[in-house]
Amino acid sequence: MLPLARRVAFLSRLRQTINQSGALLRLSYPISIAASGSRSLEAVDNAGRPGPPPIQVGLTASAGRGIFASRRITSGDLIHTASPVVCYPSLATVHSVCYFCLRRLSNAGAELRASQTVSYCSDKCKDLSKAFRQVESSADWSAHDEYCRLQGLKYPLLVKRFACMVLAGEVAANYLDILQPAPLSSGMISEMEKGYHLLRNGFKEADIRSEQMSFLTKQWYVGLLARIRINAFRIELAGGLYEDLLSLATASVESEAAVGNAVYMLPSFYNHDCDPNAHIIWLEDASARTKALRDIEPGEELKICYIDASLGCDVRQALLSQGFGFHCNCDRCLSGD
Ligand SMILES: C[S@@+](CC[C@H](N)C(=O)[O-])C[C@H]1O[C@@H](n2cnc3c(N)ncnc32)[C@H](O)[C@@H]1O
Repeated sequence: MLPLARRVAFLSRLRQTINQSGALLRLSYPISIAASGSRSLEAVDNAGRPGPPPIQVGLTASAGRGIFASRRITSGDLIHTASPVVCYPSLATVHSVCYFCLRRLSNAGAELRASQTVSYCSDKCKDLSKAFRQVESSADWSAHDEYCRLQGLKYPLLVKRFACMVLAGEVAANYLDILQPAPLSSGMISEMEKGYHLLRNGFKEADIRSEQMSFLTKQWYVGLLARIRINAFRIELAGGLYEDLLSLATASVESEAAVGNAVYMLPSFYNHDCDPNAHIIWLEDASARTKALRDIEPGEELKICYIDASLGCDVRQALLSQGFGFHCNCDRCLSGD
């Protein structure tokens, strides 16, 4: 994360660029255009049911699978939306956002919420949480969650929720196996040991039968964390009130507060570029919206930026190599920008 002063300096450069050129869309920063009023490309059939988005998953030359345009996409279009397979609030926001969709809760009732374990923005979210929450609340997670808090870990919380969803019969234990896993060193795997035992013990002490828990092996735990490491998104809500590119970018850059983390299916197939042609944003909740940052031709690969694109070339390369295990060969990196 950039220090605030540098982020603000970057923003004022961004503001100048926009003011000078009047060109809102061709920016080497992963920001979106108007949050509201953009054209959605999710076709609708005669019965009004949503059709497929204008993209398909295919093989790239050197980056594994990727997402390609199946027809022309215009700058600013909403390409598709996606709901999380699994999400979890940040420990810092657990009392201020909906436990299911991560929508910010109003300040009214904040005191009451602090005394409750979790809160929801609506009866619908409460209902949708019912099954996994029943499993989760049958156990005492204080040791597990405290471990995450002390170590600053967020991904074991996603694994905990996913395991509760599996036990509740909501999802198959191997549902996320299709996603690419991060390569893990033996040191990284042994660091996961403690979280694994805390998770297993939580369920064991809650009298979950061992045959129900047969999926919960160390190998399953490590495999899921390896996939989450590469594919989880950190969610920063932009809010629904922003009318233009600049205010949305400002909100996203100035807000340090992530409301949580989530893993999606389709968004996990986007490869990275430091000058991306697509961007994923979150407005009010964990529902992800992919938008085009410029015109995209049929067959062209759609790419997002995994990191803060305002960072220098060396820092970007280091983050991508450590966090995602690849060397970026995009045009920007090749030109040393
Ligand atoms: C979120 S996944 C993207 C989908 C992935 N290509 C797949 O086949 O599932 C991220 C991984 O894709 C690969 N990747 C993404 N962008 C890349 C790029 N620009 N160059 C090389 N590899 C890339 C890296 O292995 C990275 O860890």
